[in-house]
Amino acid sequence: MHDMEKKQTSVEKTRAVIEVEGVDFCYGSSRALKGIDLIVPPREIVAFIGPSGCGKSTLLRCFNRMNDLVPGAKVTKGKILIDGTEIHSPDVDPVELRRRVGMVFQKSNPFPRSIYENVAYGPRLTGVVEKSEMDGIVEKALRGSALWDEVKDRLNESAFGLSGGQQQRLCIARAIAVSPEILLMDEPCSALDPIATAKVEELILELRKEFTIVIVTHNMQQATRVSDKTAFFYLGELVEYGTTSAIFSNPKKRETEDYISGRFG
Ligand SMILES: Nc1ncnc2c1ncn2[C@@H]1O[C@H](COP(=O)(O)OP(=O)(O)OP(=O)(O)O)[C@@H](O)[C@H]1O
Repeated sequence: MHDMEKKQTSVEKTRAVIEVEGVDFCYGSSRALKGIDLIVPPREIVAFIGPSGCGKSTLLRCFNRMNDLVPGAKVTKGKILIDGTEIHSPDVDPVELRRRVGMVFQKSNPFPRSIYENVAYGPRLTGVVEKSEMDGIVEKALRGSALWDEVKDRLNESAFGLSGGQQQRLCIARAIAVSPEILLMDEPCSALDPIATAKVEELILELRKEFTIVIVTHNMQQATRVSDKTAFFYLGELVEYGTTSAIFSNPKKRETEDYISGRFG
C-alpha cells in the first residue's frame, strides 16, 4: 500500500460516524439523558450497557429520530451529528435518515407477508421496481444476514413460518436491504435461545465489515464477545466509555466495576 493510501485509510478510520455532544433528552419534564458526549467511529461495534431505565434505548432511538414519534419527547440540549450533519437540522428528512440508520428491535417483527416481500419492502419504497434488480437485492440481503441457504427454496412462504432466530435474521436482512450506513440493535438476542443467539452474534461480527453498529445489551458476555467499545450508562449519564477490553478488565469508575461484576442492576 502506498503512503498516500495508508494515510487516507487512517483518516477514514478516525472520522466519527456518530458524534453526540452534550446531549440532554427529556420525555416531557422528565430528563432521561444528561450531558451525553460520545463518539462512534466507523465500522466499529459499540455496546450500550447499564441497568434498566438508565437511558440506553433512548439514546439509541435518538440516532434515527425514532423518538420524534413519542409526544413531548425531545433533545433539549446539545447536538447529534451523523457524518458531520446535525440530524435535527431542517434539511434532514427523518425518513431518509431512517434509511441510512437502520434498526433491529428486541423482538423480531416481520410483516405478515412472504420472506421475499419482507426484504423487498424497503427497496420498493426507495423506488426499486425491476424484478431482476429486486431479486438481486433480496438475495444479497439474505446472504448478508446468513439466512439465504436456509430460505432460498421457500422465499414465497410466510415469514411467520421461520423460527425466532431466523425471523430475527430476516429483520436484519430487511434492515440491510436498503443499504444503511449504521445499524442500531436494541437487545436483538434477548428473545432468542443460546444457539440462535450465537448465530446472530456471528452475523453481527460479519456485518461489522460493512456497517457501523450500536447495540444495546443486558448480556455482559455478549458485549465482550461482539463489541469494540462499550459505554456504561447509569441514571441517564454516560459514566464510562472505552474499549471493551478496558471497560471489562480495568474499569476506572466504581459504578462500572459494580455493574459489570453483577453487584447491581
Ligand atoms: N415513551 C416514554 N415516555 C416516557 N418516559 C419514557 C419513555 N421511554 C422511556 N422513558 C423513561 O426514560 C428513562 C430511560 O428509559 P430507556 O428505555 O431509555 O432505558 P433503558 O436503559 O433502555 O432501559 P431497559 O434496559 O429497561 O430497556 C426511564 O426512566 C424510562 O421510564
